[in-house]
Order: sequence, then structure tokens, then C-alpha cells
Amino acid sequence: MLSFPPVSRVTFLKKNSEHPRIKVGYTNICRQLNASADHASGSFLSLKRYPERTLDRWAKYYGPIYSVWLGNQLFIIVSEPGIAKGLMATHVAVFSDRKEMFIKSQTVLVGRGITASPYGKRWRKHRRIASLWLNRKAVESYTHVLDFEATDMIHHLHRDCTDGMADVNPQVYAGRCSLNNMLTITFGFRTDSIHHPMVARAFRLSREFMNITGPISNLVDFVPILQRLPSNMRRRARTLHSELVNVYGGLIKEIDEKMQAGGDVQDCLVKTMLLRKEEEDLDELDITMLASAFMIGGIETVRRPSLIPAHPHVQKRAQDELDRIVGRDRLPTVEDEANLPYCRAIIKEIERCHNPFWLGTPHMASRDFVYGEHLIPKGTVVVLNTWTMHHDPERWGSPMEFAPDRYANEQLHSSASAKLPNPKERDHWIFAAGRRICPGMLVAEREIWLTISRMLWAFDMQHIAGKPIDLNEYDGESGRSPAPIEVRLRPRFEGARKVLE
Ligand code: HEM
Repeated sequence: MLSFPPVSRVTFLKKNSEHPRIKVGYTNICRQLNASADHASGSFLSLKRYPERTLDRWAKYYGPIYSVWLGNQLFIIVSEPGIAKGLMATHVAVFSDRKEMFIKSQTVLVGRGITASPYGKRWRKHRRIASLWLNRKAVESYTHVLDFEATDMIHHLHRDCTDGMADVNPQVYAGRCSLNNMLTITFGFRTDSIHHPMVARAFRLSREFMNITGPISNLVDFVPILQRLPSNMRRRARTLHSELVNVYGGLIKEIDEKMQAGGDVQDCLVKTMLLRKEEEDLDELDITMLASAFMIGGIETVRRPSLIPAHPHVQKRAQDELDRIVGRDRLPTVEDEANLPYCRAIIKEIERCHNPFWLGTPHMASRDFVYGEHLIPKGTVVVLNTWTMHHDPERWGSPMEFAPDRYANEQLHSSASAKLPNPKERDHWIFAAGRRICPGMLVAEREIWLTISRMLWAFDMQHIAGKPIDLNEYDGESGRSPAPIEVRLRPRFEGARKVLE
């Protein structure tokens, strides 16, 4: 049940609620929650690291929708598929706005870059341009790039693992694979190895973005007086903004100069934007921040295959399936996907258990809205707590267990599953919901398929004694990556090298 703290500008329709109220108010931001139950206790600090776990604890006590004040901001936390759909997907005209957070929206992205833009004309324009490069037809047109990069990744891993003699961190290789996909789509450019300077640079920028833009972890976002004072967070946000302008803005400038000089420029998002600059009324910052959004949103995509070595029996079953259906003379392709249900199920289960964005990117109510017997005031920020949704024991049974079989009969891609009329049947919520649902879903799913199925086809991935894989440890506040790991990769059979070459 939704319960609001007794603050005058909030109208709580059901006046005599019997439900306890969470108060993290103006005056007690850093104090313990003023709640009657021990297990619901917490403080702002408990929202700093792994906030989804705290929000999950509160959901167990307060129910699938409850409210929290952080500083001057009212949040509602949604932890149930029916309510998520009821608000974000059914009432898109109300719940598609974004709060202009001080750090993320105002300082780093300066109100641009699609992700941060409020729901309005500018956002529609940016979304339309992004879709030109992310819709089904576009993804089909560059699937050969995704295919090439996934093979190149296996090739480099194969070379560097020296037949299982050298320990490797596959996250770096998988990360470069998605980086190359995004660089090609955005700038028509790619890196030739994990040592290319752009690899470290792009990952540092993306990591810094994920580390400083947590949806509920920055006090300065909700306490306006702090925004006037110098702070480390503000300094980091300004530095990140300048670096995005230098690195990605620098690449855009090069492309622009080449186009001005009549040079041949490969088709890419930046070329599209430069060609439509006048017609779409795009300024330099629009172009830089939209390109940055692709680079930030798109390069965390396929780091998760590194988790597979933690589940050797799962790996073995997938490889049996690959041997049966694909054989050992060629790599699995996009066309094989429909015939490899266990491999597909592994990917879905990785997504359920290791969502990179447990709290998504919050939406904001653009006007007062009555939901059931409660009023959600204009300006309320809506957070989707996918951690709770992905760990609902009624839906998932033993939800903490990694068990791909739960997806044995799942045939839909996530993009199709998101459109199911019954939200409780949806595969998972990693791409969120509603009009701002991740527009990169199609490309993300395709590259995840190619990289994971090919890694499983090519290698036995083993963890190393003394270097355990900790699946609970993550890196990043708003977007998470599994903490760095090292594993041993052994080519599964003699002929693998020949196929790769
Ligand atoms: C596994 C990979 C990915 C996950 C889990 C993911 C997840 C998300 C989520 C949760 C959102 C917020 C949606 C909302 O506001 O409701 C989002 C937005 C977005 N994503 Fe992704 N994403 C992934 C890959 C990609 C890729 C490959 C791209 C390619 C460019 C991309 C581009 C974007 C953009 C541009 C937005 C902003 C949409 C808007 O505000 O209208 N994402 N993504």
C-alpha cells in the first residue's frame, strides 16, 4: 500500500491508512527510518551501496508500492509487475517524464542525451534519431558487424588464453566487443585490441558515469542547499562532462571536418545527426550527449558471460546442446538461436539474476495521478525495483538459485516479452517499461546471444583455485558490472582455432 509521510503538500487520499509510514524526511535524512518494524529500519546510508537490497527489505514490510522522502524529493518504489505496468506502461502520458537530477541530468548531461531529457519535444526528437539506429531494420542491417565483433572477441581470447596456460579476464574482451559495436554504430570506428587507448578511456568514462549517477544515492540531488556548495561529487560530475565533450565531442569534430572536406565517411549515428543538424535543430551538445548516451548505455551490455564459469554443470549442458545442433565445424549464428533453447535460457537467467540496472532509470509523474485510492503528486519519482520483481518466490521459486531451466519454455525475445498483456508472464524487467523502455534492446539481445553462445561453443571456462568468482560483488552505483574476475579458458576441441581463422 502506498503511504506518504505527513507533509502538507502531499495529499494522501486514504486518510486513515493503517499502514506504517516510511519517513526519510527533510529533517531526518541521515537518521534511522522512523518506522515501527525493526526489519524495516535503514538510513540514507543504507541506500548508498546495493540500494535495491534495502528497498527489497522495505517492500517485504510495506508492500509492492510505498513512498520514501529523500531530502525534498518524494519517491514511490514499485516492486510488482502489475503495478509497474499499471503506471509506467499503461499511463505513458503521465509516467514518461524524468526528474532533472542535479548530478546526472544538470551537471553531466546538461539536460540532453535522451536518457536525462524531460519528456517533451527535445526527448521525442532524440528518441526518433536513436531509433533510426536501434530499430529492427537498422539492427538487421548491421548484424554482420555484431557477428564480426563476436568472432573477433573469441579469436583474441583464443590467442591470449594460450591453450589454458594464461589466466584471463573475459569481461575485458566481452567489454571491447560491445564497445566496438557501439563505436561502429555511433562513429563508424573500431578498436583493434584490448590495448587500444580508446578501450580504457571508454570504460573509465562509462564506469565514472555509473558510479556518480545512482538514482537514489546522491544526497546532493535532493538537498538543494548542497548544490550551491563545492563538493567532490559536483567536481567529478563537471570533470566527467568535460571528458565526454573532449573524447566523444572530439570524434564528432573529426567526422564533421571530414564531411566538410568532402571525404568519405562511413554511415553512423553521428553522420546521420550531422546531416540532419539544421532540419532537426540539433546543436553541438545535443549531438555529443546523444552519442555519449549510446557509448555509456551500450558498452555494459555483454560483460556478463564471465559469470558462466561459476556454473560448470550449466556450461556442460549448453555445450552438449551446441554440439548436437551446431556441431564443431562452424560457430553458432543468429539463425541458430531458435534451436538452442538451453543456451537461450542461460542468457535469460543471467539477465534475471544479474541485472546491470536493478533500479532502472527512474521516471517522474508529470501531473497528479490517482492510482487506486492514492494520489501520486506531480513531480513524484517512480523507481522500479526490479531486484524484488526478479526475486519473487511465487513467480520464480528458489529465486536466489541460478537455474536456467525455469526459462526452458521461454520462446520470446525480451523485446516481445515486454509487450505481453499479462506483465506477470514477462521474462524479466532489465529493460524497464513504458515509453522510455530501453531502445537498445534489440541490439543488446543480439550481441549478448552472439557472444555468449560463441564463448560456450569455443571454450571450457573454469574458475581458478584461489581466485573465486564472487557473484554478489559488483562494481558501480547506477549501472553494475560483476567485479573483475580471472578465469582459465581452454579451447574445447582441436578444430576450434581452424574455425576461428
Ligand atoms: C543489457 C543491456 C542493456 C540494459 C540492461 C539496458 C537497460 C536500460 C534501462 C533500464 C533503461 C531505462 C529505461 C527507462 O527509462 O524506463 C535504458 C535506457 C536507454 N538505453 Fe539501454 N540497456 C541496455 C543496452 C543498451 C544498448 C546496447 C543501447 C544502445 C545504444 C542502449 C540505449 C539506451 C538509451 C538511449 C536509453 C534512454 C532511453 C530514453 O530515456 O528514452 N541500451 N536502458
